[in-house]
Amino acid sequence: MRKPVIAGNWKMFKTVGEANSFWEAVSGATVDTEKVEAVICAPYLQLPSLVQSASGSAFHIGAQNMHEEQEGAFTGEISGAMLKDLGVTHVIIGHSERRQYFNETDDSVNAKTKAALEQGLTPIVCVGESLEQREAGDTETIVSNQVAAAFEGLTEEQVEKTIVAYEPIWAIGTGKTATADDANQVCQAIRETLLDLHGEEAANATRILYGGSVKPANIDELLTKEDIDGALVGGASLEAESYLQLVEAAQK
Ligand SMILES: O=C[C@H](O)COP(=O)(O)O
Repeated sequence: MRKPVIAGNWKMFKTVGEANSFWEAVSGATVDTEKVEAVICAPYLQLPSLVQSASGSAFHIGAQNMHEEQEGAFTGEISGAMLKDLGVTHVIIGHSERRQYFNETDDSVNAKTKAALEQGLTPIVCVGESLEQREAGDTETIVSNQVAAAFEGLTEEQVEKTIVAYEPIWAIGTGKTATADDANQVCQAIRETLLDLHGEEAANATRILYGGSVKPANIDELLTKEDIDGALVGGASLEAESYLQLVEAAQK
């Protein structure tokens, strides 16, 4: 039985004050940690206060990126070791916005995934196709290749600890959601790739999330699908009320 994950990705939104207000609004919520893993991935600057506030609560605090080296002369970067030291538990790796605007490649995604796991962080590895690739009928090939590259060299145990987020690029922030059946079909293809490359146990244990315009109105249907184990949520995670509705839906 895979525990569903609702991971909010705040992207480059919210000041420290706004993050603290969000926390005040969610902190009293009843979250059954047996039934759902609730994560908030915030900008780096907001992490110290969020980690401190969320300590001992049902919420996990995640980052949105990290460098693959533990330390070094990499101006402006933050390492997995630094995140771990702070008390961060999750980290998004290879979001399509980072692949598109910051030149992240399958190789860097693989290196960062390994580095995150070595630090004991839970990587949320993002994969997904562009509209052009979808229209060309290449979705499953593109996504399976991204998954194979990201997971290259991982042990079975490391695969199980890693979360995959399938996010079709054309559905991110656009209001266009993949149908639940289409999303499930790609998530199923991801699980088959994991099965081929890392074995049945790892494939069955790995959580695969859908992301792309997820909101309270569509989460229920997505969660009924066999291979969708939760959601990576951008816009709808910025408001405490809608974020909590998503968490609530996953713990039903
Ligand atoms: O990481 C989250 C995704 O990019 C989805 O963003 P969205 O929910 O605003 O479409």
